[in-house]
Amino acid sequence: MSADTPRENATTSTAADGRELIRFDKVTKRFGDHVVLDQLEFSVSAGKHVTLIGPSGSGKTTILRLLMTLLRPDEGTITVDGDYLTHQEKGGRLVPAGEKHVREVRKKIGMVFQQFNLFPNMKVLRNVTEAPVHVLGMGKDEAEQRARELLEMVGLTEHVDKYPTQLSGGQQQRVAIARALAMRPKVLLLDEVTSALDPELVAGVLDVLRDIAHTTDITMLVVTHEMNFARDISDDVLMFNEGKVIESGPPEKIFNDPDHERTREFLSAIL
Ligand SMILES: Nc1ncnc2c1ncn2[C@@H]1O[C@H](COP(=O)(O)OP(=O)(O)OP(=O)(O)O)[C@@H](O)[C@H]1O
Repeated sequence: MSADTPRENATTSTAADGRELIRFDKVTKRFGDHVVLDQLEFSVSAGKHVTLIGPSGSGKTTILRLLMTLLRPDEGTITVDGDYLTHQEKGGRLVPAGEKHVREVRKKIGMVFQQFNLFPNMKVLRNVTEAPVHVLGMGKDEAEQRARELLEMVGLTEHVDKYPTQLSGGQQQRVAIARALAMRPKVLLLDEVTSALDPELVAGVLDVLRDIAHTTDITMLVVTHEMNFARDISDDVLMFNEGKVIESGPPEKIFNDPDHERTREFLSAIL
């Protein structure tokens, strides 16, 4: 497969598999003269788990940051669950999205970062209820009940009344996972969520995420260096190189029998 992968090949599933939850349409992102994403095209269907792999600097985190609207593309459009994230329609024309529009579409997306980013002055339970109450306007009782369910799911029932600093890194990251899910996002973005953890804490966090992947219908877009985890949870793996998807397919194909020389080189360097 050439570096100019045609659109069909970079699309993780066809429309017939379900509605598209994420679409990047000819997205270009530059930092100065450096073109990080180059007319990037890909989509993710509802309920699918898609992992982005590729060499350092190939633009994987940039994709997640664009979805979180921490960055804006220089060209192209991004759609989330049928709504433009980057633009809005006004008078039959597409114009750059205003803040209010972005905030609404962003509610469909939850993200877990490498650093846990918890509120240090709030106990665990409040970390999880804060956004549902203040951003979604959920009642306090309902938010607490949901938070307790989620904290049980991530194995932290006994820690709901502690402050983040009283928890291990792995436990803090599990709070961050519960907090992201509390907003009932359609899409969960995971950006190297175990990279900042001590090695003995990695497995516990990955087990929780495996469980979520296998027992919920949430759509996931994942950047990870944990290739066994990627193999376990992914419906599709997208291999990035120089700002483009050069190869995509189910994990058994990408990891066992990649078509592209660059994919083989990358995998042999890390596996
Ligand atoms: N805010 C920024 N300003 C300038 N350059 C940036 C900025 N953010 C990212 N870059 C550059 O964009 C390129 C892509 O970065 P990105 O973090 O998306 O890569 P990545 O594939 O996630 O890499 P890694 O696997 O190392 O995390 C890199 O060369 C990086 O230095």
